[in-house]
Amino acid sequence: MALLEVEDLTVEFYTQEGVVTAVDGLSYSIERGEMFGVVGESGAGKSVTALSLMRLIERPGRITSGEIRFKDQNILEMTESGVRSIRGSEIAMVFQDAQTALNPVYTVGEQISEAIRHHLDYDDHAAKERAIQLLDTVNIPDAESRYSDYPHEFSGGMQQRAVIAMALSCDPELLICDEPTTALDVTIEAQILAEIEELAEEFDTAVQLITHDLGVIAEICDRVMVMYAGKPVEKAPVEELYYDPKHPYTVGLMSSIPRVGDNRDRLQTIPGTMPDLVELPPGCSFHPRCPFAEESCSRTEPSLTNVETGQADHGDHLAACLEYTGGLTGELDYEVVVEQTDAVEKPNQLGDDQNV
Ligand SMILES: Nc1ncnc2c1ncn2[C@@H]1O[C@H](COP(=O)(O)OP(=O)(O)OP(=O)(O)O)[C@@H](O)[C@H]1O
Repeated sequence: MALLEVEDLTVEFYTQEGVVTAVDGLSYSIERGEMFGVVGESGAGKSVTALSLMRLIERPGRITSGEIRFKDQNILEMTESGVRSIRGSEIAMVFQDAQTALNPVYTVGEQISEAIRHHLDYDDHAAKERAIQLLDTVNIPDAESRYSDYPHEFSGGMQQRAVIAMALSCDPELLICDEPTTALDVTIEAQILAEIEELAEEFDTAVQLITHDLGVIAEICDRVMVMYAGKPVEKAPVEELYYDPKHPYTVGLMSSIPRVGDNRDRLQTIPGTMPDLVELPPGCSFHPRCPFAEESCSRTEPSLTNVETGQADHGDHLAACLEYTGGLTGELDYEVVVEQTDAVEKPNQLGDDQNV
């Protein structure tokens, strides 16, 4: 049994423009201790998925179907108090903006102690000891004296570290990180990602890491799910996805990763924008932006398929493209070049002729 099993999750927002289907029949699972990445452009439904796990979707939104089983219990059928006891203790969340997660009028240390007292049966002294220990674990220098600092006395990177310490304070089994490093500069970003990875291993915590940057996923994740317009379009072990992406959208995302040691300007975005979620294009939602699209792509909606066997939704590497069910007459004609650099082996880019 996986730690988390999401099955056929659909989340809708009832707006003046119509019903926005932010998440559409989504299924995935996360094993205990696994680092699971969720990637996609803005509006793909990544945050709505994460909020659903904590049952934090607010009006005008509603979870309209599906099951979310955490340790075999369906979160969507629990009482509010049942969910509250899971939130922050068994499932914790770190958001992009550390400032909004920290209350400016309390010291950083008090806030972590409070979280510990709230979820665990610790007295004041023991909670303070554990908070200092956690600040030290996330590499806040001189943790004992920094315990009494207010959030504004911390740098952005230290604030995010403190938020991670708070999230880990109750030893959660699942940590959801929603764009945890987007607001930080690249050096700090690398440090924080390495810390999340180290801590997750030390505490044996599973992580759902949400980002729009495939490079971030490649750093620390085991498996990855690529989302587009509320649906998964590719799922794969991270190395396979990185070296051998199978969905044209993933290939497009890859070409927007800046490469280490590469001074040519390769930062491109995928032409076009995410479709209107009130009225999705017929067939494959990505077809209007796909350089390989054929007439059939506007008629048939592809489902997740094993890229090797063509079997429906079965196996490690799945992609939702008609290519894998024999529905295309042409080929997906792109190339991913793997280039050796001094530091790490990183795949390079699409063939220059394909501007996906
Ligand atoms: N409160 C809301 N009211 C109406 N629609 C909403 C609301 N919240 C989300 N949505 C819809 O759900 C879609 C998916 O949002 P979500 O925040 O999950 O995207 P995301 O992939 O996390 O993007 P980002 O990287 O920008 O956070 C949005 O494009 C929007 O159409």
